[in-house]
Amino acid sequence: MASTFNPRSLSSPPKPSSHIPTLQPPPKTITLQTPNFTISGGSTLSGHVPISGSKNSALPILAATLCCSGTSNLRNVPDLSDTRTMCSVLGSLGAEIEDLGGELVVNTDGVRSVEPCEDEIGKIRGGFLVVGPLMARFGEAVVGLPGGCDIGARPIDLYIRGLRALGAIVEFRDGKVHAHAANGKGLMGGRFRLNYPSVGATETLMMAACMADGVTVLSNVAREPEVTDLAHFLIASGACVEGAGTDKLLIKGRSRLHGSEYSIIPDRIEAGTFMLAAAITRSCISMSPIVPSHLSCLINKLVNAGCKIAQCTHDMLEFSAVPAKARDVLHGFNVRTNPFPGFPTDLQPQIMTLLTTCDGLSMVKESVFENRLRHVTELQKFGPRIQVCGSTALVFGKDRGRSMLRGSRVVASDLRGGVSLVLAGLAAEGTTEINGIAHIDRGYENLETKLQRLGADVKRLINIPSLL
Ligand SMILES: CC(=O)N[C@H]1[C@@H](OP(=O)(O)OP(=O)(O)OC[C@H]2O[C@@H](n3ccc(=O)[nH]c3=O)[C@H](O)[C@@H]2O)O[C@H](CO)[C@@H](O)[C@@H]1O
Ligand SMILES: C=C(OP(=O)(O)O)C(=O)O
Repeated sequence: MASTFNPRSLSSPPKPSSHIPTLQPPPKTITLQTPNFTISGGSTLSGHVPISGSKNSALPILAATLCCSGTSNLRNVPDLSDTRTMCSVLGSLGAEIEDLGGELVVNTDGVRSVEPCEDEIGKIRGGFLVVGPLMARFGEAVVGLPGGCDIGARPIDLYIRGLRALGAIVEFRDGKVHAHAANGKGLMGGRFRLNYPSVGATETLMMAACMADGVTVLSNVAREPEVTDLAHFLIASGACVEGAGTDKLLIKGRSRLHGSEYSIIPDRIEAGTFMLAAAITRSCISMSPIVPSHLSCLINKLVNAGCKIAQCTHDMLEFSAVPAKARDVLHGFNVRTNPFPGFPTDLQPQIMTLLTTCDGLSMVKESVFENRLRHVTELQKFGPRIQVCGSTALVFGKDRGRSMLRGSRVVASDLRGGVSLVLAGLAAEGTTEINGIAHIDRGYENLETKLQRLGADVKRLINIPSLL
């Protein structure tokens, strides 16, 4: 985000002119610019990679600024298409956002609308989170259905049942969720047990409860570091939230929160992706800032497979997959995704790519989302044998040697599935072309630049199809 922008302008595209132009013959060609990544595989990586702020923290924290009067200064906000879209969502409500380069100054004092731009909400999953703070502040919200990665049905039943438990009447009309406080004033504290620790539902209800009248107890909540980060932001803004990081939250409502200065946590999924990039290229890289405990599950798997943590401090990690002897291999292993502190579903496609280069048979079970193995079809184009049965994939690794992947032309169909193809391209022999990289831009800041600085041969190219 290089320059100052007013997200209001992003949310209000210029209206088409009413002037009727003189009829012209239709243009013969329409050019579409579709960027792709072109990767020459086989480079070993080395050096240091800076880790950006967490997308999945930044989105709810941006939403939470709707509860705060005055300005919220947010540092370490990653410059991603998802965070820009979220700014646009807030802008469509009347928020003012200034970009100081890595720091966003958000002021929501001028917000009067309770109905964010539907198109923007539909682009990302995190947009729907505004239903919580809007209900908290205005006792009313009209919000379109969320978008995000196409990895399952992704219902919002827990958000709605939770809001009802806090005294909201919620209906679905005209493709939107219409919610208002039943007492005509505001939400009331209440008790709600989630039947699954949904990250988004926990965040939404935590924000809603922060300004409800009385005490709220939410149980079986998500314990992801991003949920804890949101709680810490809310507390810094004057909220009373107890139990962050456990499966039970106790929230005492306040009449209004205030502005604060806050720094978003490092993106554990980006850090994990770079660790896997080093593993698949059998390289050694360091990264910071990171919170090693956020990545324990991945680190344990990789160390058991034969990788090493060369150095680790509270916010830096040096990771090595360089074989000590030429015949050293990484051993295959099984992975089952689970809510935190389990193995993160957002690293499942990437670790599957690594497993195609490990020794022996591995099993990957996706248990968080019901349709998160769509990347397998594209991954298979690199040559490995992967067998899918329901939500489980059997990955037949190789016997010995470095890589059996061959460069390919593939299409990303979601964010992490897309980046898993980048990892395959890094390890593959020959050239790989990855289309659909807008999905990857949703969640990785300057991915190709970071990889280039580590020594990878990755280019972002703009294709211009000539005729349509
Ligand atoms: C913007 C953001 O932070 N996205 C993350 C968030 O997504 P998101 O918040 O959408 O993920 P959830 O934790 O809500 O979803 C987990 C599971 O719960 C189910 N569910 C969820 C809500 C609901 O009302 N009913 C219901 O059944 C979902 O269908 C899914 O099977 O957490 C996911 C799980 O760690 C991550 O993969 C996403 O990267
Ligand atoms: C699934 C993801 O994102 P979202 O929930 O925004 O679709 C992700 O970050 O991997």
